[in-house]
Amino acid sequence: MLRLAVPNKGSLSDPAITLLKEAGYRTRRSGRELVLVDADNDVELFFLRPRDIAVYVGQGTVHAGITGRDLLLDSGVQALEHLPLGFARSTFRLAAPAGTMSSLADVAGKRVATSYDVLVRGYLEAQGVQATTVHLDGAVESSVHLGVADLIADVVETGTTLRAAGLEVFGEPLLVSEAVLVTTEQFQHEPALATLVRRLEGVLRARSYVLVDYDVPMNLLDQASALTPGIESPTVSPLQNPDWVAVRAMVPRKDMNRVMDELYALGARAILVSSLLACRL
Ligand SMILES: Nc1ncnc2c1ncn2[C@@H]1O[C@H](COP(=O)(O)OP(=O)(O)OP(=O)(O)O)[C@@H](O)[C@H]1O
Ligand SMILES: O=P(O)(O)OC[C@H]1O[C@H](OP(=O)(O)OP(=O)(O)O)[C@H](O)[C@@H]1O
Ligand SMILES: [Mg+2]
Repeated sequence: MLRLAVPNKGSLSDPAITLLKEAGYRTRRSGRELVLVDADNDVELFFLRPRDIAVYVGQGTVHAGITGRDLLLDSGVQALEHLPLGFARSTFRLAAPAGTMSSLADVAGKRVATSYDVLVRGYLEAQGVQATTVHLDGAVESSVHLGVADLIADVVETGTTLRAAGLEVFGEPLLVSEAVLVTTEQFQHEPALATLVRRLEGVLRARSYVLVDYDVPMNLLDQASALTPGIESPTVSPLQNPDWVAVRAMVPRKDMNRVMDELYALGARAILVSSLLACRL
């Protein structure tokens, strides 16, 4: 039975559980369930703190787990990123009171507040900057105002929290993070893991595409097909009116509106877009 660690709290938890659910796995009924056996799918889910998941994976007590790239690096565990999952996207950045710091050189001799000490110390060391880290569990943005640090290193998504604290990012991002499925060399070729990966990929691909249907005059079919080439080739079906055909193709979700505009301008009509639940391409 595949043993999988799933985040039980924080930004990773809900999207991870939704992804597993869409991939056909049983998920927990209450927020208190710690372990769940999904006998139909031959998987045992362990709901653990996101920060601890890399540790369990590294120890080999679970075959795989879902965590953040930043948390994995901060754990220092030698686990493998098996599949990027596309949610909990963030950057990890240095920030200081607006207008006070502009480059890494300004960090020398200063106090850096962070929840990611290993990651930050590793980065500063690699860059040859000597500074001290102050470990905080969260709400790191308040530390400068409260006088325990001169700058912070933290997760930034929209930047709203930083702005509210009067802080500004500077320098290059330390890293770009997202949720990842992690495993170890020992388990990376497990057939049960390959099944999980195939199913998760099916959902992730389905999320990144939409299905577009439209009718188009026969004489414009080639131009319309060029706008919607699909994966192999668009499906073309006859209509009762011999001058028109119906076309169906997958289109990247991000291109959906542009493609609809261009199809309509070309002369296509009855353009319908639907979401996909899962797919194998
Ligand atoms: N605002 C955010 N937007 C996107 N990703 C985020 C955000 N905050 C944290 N993350 C990501 O979530 C993971 C952090 O997990 P963690 O459980 O600490 O989340 P959290 O939302 O900060 O939870 P907590 O409330 O326990 O602090 C990291 O991979 C981090 O990059
Ligand atoms: O750039 P933003 O969109 O504002 O998001 C980034 C903030 O979100 C997370 O905080 P969280 O809410 O988890 O609080 P925490 O600091 O207690 O972890 C993270 O630690 C940042 O503080
Ligand atoms: Mg947090």
